[in-house]
Amino acid sequence: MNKAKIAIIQSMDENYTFPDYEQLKKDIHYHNYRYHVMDDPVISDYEFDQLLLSLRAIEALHPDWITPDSPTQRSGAPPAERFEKVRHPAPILSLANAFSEDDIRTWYERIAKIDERVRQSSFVLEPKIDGLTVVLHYHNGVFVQGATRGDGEVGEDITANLRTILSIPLKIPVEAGDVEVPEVLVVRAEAFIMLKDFERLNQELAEKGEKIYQNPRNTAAGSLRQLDSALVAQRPLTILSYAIVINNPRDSQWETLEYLKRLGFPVSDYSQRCENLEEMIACTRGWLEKREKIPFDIDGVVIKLDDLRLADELGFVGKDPRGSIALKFPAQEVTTKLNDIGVNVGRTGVLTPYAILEPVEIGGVTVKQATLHNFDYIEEKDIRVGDRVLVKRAGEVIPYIIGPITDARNGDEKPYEMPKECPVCHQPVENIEGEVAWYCINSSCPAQIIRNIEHYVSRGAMDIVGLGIKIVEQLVDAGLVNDVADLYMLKRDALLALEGFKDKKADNLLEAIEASKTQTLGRLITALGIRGIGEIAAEDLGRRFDDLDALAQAGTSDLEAIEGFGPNMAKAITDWFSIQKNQETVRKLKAAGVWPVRSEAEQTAPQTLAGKKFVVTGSLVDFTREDIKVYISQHGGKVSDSVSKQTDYLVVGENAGSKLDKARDLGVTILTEAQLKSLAEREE
Ligand SMILES: NC(=O)c1ccc[n+]([C@@H]2O[C@H](COP(=O)([O-])OP(=O)(O)OC[C@H]3O[C@@H](n4cnc5c(N)ncnc54)[C@H](O)[C@@H]3O)[C@@H](O)[C@H]2O)c1
Ligand SMILES: [Zn+2]
Repeated sequence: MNKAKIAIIQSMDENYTFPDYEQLKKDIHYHNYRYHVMDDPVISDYEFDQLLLSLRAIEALHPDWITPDSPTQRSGAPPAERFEKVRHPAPILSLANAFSEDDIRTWYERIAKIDERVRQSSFVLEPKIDGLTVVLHYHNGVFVQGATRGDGEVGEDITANLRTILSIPLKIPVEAGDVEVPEVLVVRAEAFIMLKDFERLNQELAEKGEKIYQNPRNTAAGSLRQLDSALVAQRPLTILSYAIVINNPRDSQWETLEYLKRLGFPVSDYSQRCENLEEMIACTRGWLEKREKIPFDIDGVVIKLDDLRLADELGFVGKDPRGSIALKFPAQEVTTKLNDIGVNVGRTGVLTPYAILEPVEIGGVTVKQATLHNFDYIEEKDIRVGDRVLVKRAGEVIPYIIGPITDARNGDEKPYEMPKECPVCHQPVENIEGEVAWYCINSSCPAQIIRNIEHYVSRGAMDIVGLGIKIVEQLVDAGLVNDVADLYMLKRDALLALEGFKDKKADNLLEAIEASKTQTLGRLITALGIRGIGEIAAEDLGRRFDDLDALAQAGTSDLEAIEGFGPNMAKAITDWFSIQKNQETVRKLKAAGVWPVRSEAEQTAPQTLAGKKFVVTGSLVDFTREDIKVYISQHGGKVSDSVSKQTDYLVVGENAGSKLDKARDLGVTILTEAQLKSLAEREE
């Protein structure tokens, strides 16, 4: 590609204001060729439409400049040499574009001024299927020839290829009841590939190690213009029909659709008829949402006058009929420059690459980053830093890179090398056998903060209600929280600056965080997430040490002296407190007032259950699961998860299951909650 073309492409993000008219025409011809003849566009449709708009703007100012070869005067591109040519029986027109409701109203007023009957006509809305026009000829009900649109006058004969498409009727049942079929019938339809079929096709190709396709539209166009129809037959192409080019026995678009359906042509179920302008505009509003549910790509909705005679009389401008217009959806795909590739470290330590982009607007949103899936993807697609890339943002999906535009390369692009170390903590990364993912396995890696916080706020730990994983991620991503202690430093204003935070949500969260300061020492120890120290062990520790400082000072021998604490647990605790980052967290917790001490109750509760082993089962009424464990340990008892010969008591709530059966079998004493209380609180 020449420099000028690269310049055009690159200038897209900047202020593309006044291009040279001749150059612009050349560029548009070039992109038409790439799109219509090569089925391999190098810019997005949105950008192409912008170029065309600029051209039209210039031509509106200088109508005398317009030559018959201007892209505004022709549709598509001339047919390729390799196919026979087919002259269409009537021009196969394109569609003018509207991008807003205002554009629709302007169009309406313009044609109503030409012919007042427009104000009486109803409208038909149809999905603007993102495929390619095919023109199907029938003689006496038999399919005899099929063509592409080409330049609108002459198309390419692709009959053999079209015969492989199962949804194209090869013979129309002429004798079908009361439906009359003209001797010569020419039907216009859109050929395309369903999204599911497209995904399946790409998956199959990927499994065979073959190149995958960019999008359904180019795949459909490329397939149909293959010379080998046996190959075409393997592509999941289908059609939907929407017009009769000549000899239409119906004079309403709505009835034409019905008629086509009667003849056995596939017709979209999504089309609608609207009585007047206001109703029609109201209907178009629903289409953006509808788009998400339609099983094929659409790039807009086509608005057609229902009165076809009137539409005919209105004629056309350039290649666009006056009687219909396409309301285009906001672009979902644009190209921009890939400035760099960054790497995220996920909760599990998994590394994921992402694209750092020259900011670009897609569908009203400025996109600066996009996902690159994984490192294999970058290699597979040969994505290089500095490349011009095609970015897609559709619905709620995270924007992603479709691929590089290799033709836009100038040699400055750099192949990407995967990092050897974690970008966050700089420890070497590791690949787990049999997985595509690469991991940072350093457990104190800041990226794993998220995981720690998730544990800290969980129900059995500090029980901070309303602090779900999404919010934790948000807080960490925003840099507001680097360890659990930072939760207590959160400011209202900072929360309100986050997406999705309103006054109430921020206040509730701050309140829940504040409330957690009253949790017991045992819970705080649980919340620290020391390896191997679960709720029960933590409660034990909470009863034996005055506060976290006292626990931090304990040596392994002190800890091993506690009943039920082995050397591993003791070491896990001393290890945890020896890490500087953890010491810092403890200091910060203390400063923030998150400093439970061994409570009076914990110290003075009579050790009435000392030495006894408990298991709890069923749904409790007086206690929560966490509380009952604390209660039992405060009174000196031990709680474990499963019933064994060592178990002294089984405390049962409602709907107790297998544990109760097992306890009975083993002769374990069974207690209700009330019985547990009287056992614990009895006078010695
Ligand atoms: N990216 C590029 O380089 C590049 C180059 C050229 C064209 N393009 C894109 O290709 C498209 C080609 O422009 P165009 O002149 O074919 O116009 P168009 O695609 O904007 O609109 C006309 C086409 O819509 C299709 N269509 C789908 N459903 C229809 C329906 N229900 N009723 C009527 N028509 C329906 C028909 O095939 C018709 O030819 C544009 O979207 C343009 O952005 C892109
Ligand atoms: Zn790391």
